[in-house]
Amino acid sequence: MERKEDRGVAVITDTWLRKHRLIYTGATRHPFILAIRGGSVNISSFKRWLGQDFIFVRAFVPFLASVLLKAWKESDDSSDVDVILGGLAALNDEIAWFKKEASKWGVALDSVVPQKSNLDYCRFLESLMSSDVSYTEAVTAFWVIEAVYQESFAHCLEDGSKTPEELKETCQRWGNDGFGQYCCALKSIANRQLEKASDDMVAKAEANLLSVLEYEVDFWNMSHGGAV
Ligand SMILES: Cc1ncc(CNC=O)c(N)n1
Repeated sequence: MERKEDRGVAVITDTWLRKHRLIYTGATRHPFILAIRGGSVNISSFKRWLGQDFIFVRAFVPFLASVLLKAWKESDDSSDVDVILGGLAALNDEIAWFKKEASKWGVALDSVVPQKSNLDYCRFLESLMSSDVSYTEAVTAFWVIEAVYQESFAHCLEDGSKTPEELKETCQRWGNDGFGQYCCALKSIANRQLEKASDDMVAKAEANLLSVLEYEVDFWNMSHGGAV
């Protein structure tokens, strides 16, 4: 299919990514990711990230369920529900994977204390679950959240990366082609919704994109340890 950009029509999400390139790069090329890619990552940083991300992913389940509900109520295209349901199914596997990975690294998930950046991010997710928040806003935020992980971990698998063997499975989880296609599907949904949205809603969705990028940077920052 001919892409909108080929016809000279700007795609909203691409315009945003160009406009907010610096912060987007800050989220997708964070020092933690660059350390994984360069093979110099500190394993205690990795374990800290693993424990915190498990907490985040658990909070992501009800968020996804709320996006699913909004899609069912508000979307004109029934295939949106299928895409989001696929995401929920993957999340179920992901939770099992976190438990397995944590036991491999000796991380006791039950005793991980959520740090402030994590709690703040989870609270933001919760605010998007409100029925006052439109499907357009929620699905746009959802796409950004997934895209950051996809771009970050795919970078660790590119030619020339020195990712340690024992971390490759983690990178594959979000960096694989299937996850990339899923992110593209979410992006198309977001664009389709944004094109027919009011200016006010588009402005809110853009503000959410920036919030997600800031939360993601803060999330990666937790891997350094230090302040809780
Ligand atoms: C902080 C954060 N952002 C995005 C993702 C990716 N989505 C689901 O796994 C994640 N696991 N954690």
